[in-house]
Amino acid sequence: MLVAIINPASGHNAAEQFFADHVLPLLDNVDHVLTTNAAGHAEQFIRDLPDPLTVVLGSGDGTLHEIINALPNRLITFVLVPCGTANALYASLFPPKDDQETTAYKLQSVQAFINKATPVHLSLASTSISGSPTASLSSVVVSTSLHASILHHSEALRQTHPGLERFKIAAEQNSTKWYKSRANILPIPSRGLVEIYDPKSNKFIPHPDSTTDSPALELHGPFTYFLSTVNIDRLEPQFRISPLARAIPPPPATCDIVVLRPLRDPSIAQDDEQSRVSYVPKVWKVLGGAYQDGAHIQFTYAANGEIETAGDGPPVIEYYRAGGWEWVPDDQDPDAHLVCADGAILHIPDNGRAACTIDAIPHTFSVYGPV
Ligand SMILES: Nc1ncnc2c1ncn2[C@@H]1O[C@H](COP(=O)(O)OP(=O)(O)OP(=O)(O)O)[C@@H](O)[C@H]1O
Repeated sequence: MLVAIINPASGHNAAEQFFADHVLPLLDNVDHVLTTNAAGHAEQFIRDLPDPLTVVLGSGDGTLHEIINALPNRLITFVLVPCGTANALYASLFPPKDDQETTAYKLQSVQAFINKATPVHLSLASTSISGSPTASLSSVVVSTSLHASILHHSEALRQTHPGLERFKIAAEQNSTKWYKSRANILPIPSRGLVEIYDPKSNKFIPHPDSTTDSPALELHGPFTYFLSTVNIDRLEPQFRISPLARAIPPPPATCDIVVLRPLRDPSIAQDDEQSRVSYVPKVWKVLGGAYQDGAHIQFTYAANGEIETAGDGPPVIEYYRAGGWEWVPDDQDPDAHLVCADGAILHIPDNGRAACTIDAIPHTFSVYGPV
């Protein structure tokens, strides 16, 4: 069965018109067209339809997240039409060349479907929060720290700033925060080790502290940025935060994890107000590097703490390839208790933790990607 689902509230509220003008005329055998009227409507509609199901989805990543979480055992193939704010999955499958506003750019998954391309199986990250009976499934991103705070605070700006600028405003609001936590990085199942990106050789190598006897790595905070991705190398068309996810294809059941810990900066000795303020320009520089085609992963610290590109000093970003992670926030730091799963915000209770593993449940979701 073939259905179209349109979220009219996604992105700039233009999905309905785009479907009427450009998508539906290309599809002559759609069984149903649904324009959602609220969060939850898409999954309600799909619930009673028979599998296998093909869903032409006009939305952002959030509506996809909602369907996958509500109906995790279904056999569904998605045809994506990027109508949301960020469209991370679509932009990663079809990296734009400054043409993301064009109709042709937005119709590539539809064209792949029409051309009977083979759909791409999605990886799913499964995040459990202490005390919560069900795991949250993500097809794009699971994060804590600055990214989770940005998503948390940007939601309040959705009405006044429907575009990507709401993420920038929220980033500024949170720029001096450091997040107190401990993280465990879990090994890649098929290799039994955690890998780390080595900018000098441009390869992932086994992390020297991840051994057969003790493969998990323990990272101590404070953290500025802690973000893991599956299926994607960018969170927005130009924000290539985990560029190696596509440049160096990962083995199955892994995520890429991008970590920024300010105390690795040789010019910063301790966590205090002055250090946090002085580190802000470096946070912007790193995030700015993601906007320059993922240049941040080549950044290194000079001895005086200045950020260089491909210098001899230690990498600014720790870029891991792993089977998952655990996050154990400090009870004194409420901001460290936020987790973002594909834009949805989860709250870790006091004395709790978050645990994220990849493809922990068998599932049959796929998507029409590039031919
Ligand atoms: N008619 C509706 N009115 C309000 N919200 C809706 C409606 N239909 C669906 N939603 C909800 O809107 C939320 C946001 O949608 P979606 O993520 O698709 O767009 P976006 O946030 O603009 O894009 P992105 O996730 O790519 O940034 C989803 O959680 C979805 O449940």
